[in-house]
Amino acid sequence: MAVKRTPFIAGNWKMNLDHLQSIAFVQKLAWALSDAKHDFADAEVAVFPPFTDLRSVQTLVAADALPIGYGAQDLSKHDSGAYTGEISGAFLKQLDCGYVIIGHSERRTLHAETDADVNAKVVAAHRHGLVPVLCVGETAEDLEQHGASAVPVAQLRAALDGVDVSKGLVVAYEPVWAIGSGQAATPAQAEQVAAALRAVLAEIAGEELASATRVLYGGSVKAANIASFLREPNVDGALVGGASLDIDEFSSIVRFKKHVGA
Ligand SMILES: O=C(CO)COP(=O)(O)O
Repeated sequence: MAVKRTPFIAGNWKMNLDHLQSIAFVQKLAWALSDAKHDFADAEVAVFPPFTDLRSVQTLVAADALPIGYGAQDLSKHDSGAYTGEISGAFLKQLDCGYVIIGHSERRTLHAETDADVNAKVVAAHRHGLVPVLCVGETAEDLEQHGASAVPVAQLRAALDGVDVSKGLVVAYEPVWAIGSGQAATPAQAEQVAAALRAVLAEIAGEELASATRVLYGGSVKAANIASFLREPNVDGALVGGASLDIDEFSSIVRFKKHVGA
């Protein structure tokens, strides 16, 4: 199990920052990263802006060869056709997106996405060469009734039904009760669920792919707590919501190495 996984710090902007604001933000982030070359050298950083920002972000990242990845917050399970308001994975690939968030709890609850929808979206992402950032997580009620791991593990199994994990996957464990609440899971809780998710990955895809797949923690991550999560052996990074909109806070999260052992 001594596989080295590149830490991944991902900013989910949700429905914030328009395309002009996205340009300013990514420019500032690039400056902050170049300032901190040593610290962040072995981490990967990506932002997940609204769809309408992606072309601007692409242009900026490509023009200056910025070391910043990006992706969308959702995609359609269909490739094209009469699906008003939907966005095809083909369009995202055209914009050089590397990743796409799938199954975020806000999509599952506010847009009634089922495990079957999430599974179809993972397959669609792979069809277009995008790496899914697959979100799983339990509600406060689930936690009380079934413990922390049961629901995320069931969601992972359902999402990966028939999926070829070798086509790329990042898993994000986001307890619903920790999202936007200011009450993050403890590092030990995150580690426990991340380890359970990795064990399921091993069962589904084999030890080698499981130990190469990054499992992130998300839910009230801030500069002040990022290092404590990243010290855990099975937590390989973070999916950051609110704190990814504040350039100082997000830059500080990305420079997490500074905090390790500090
Ligand atoms: O939902 C999240 C990221 O996808 C987490 O949001 P917060 O970091 O605002 O809790």
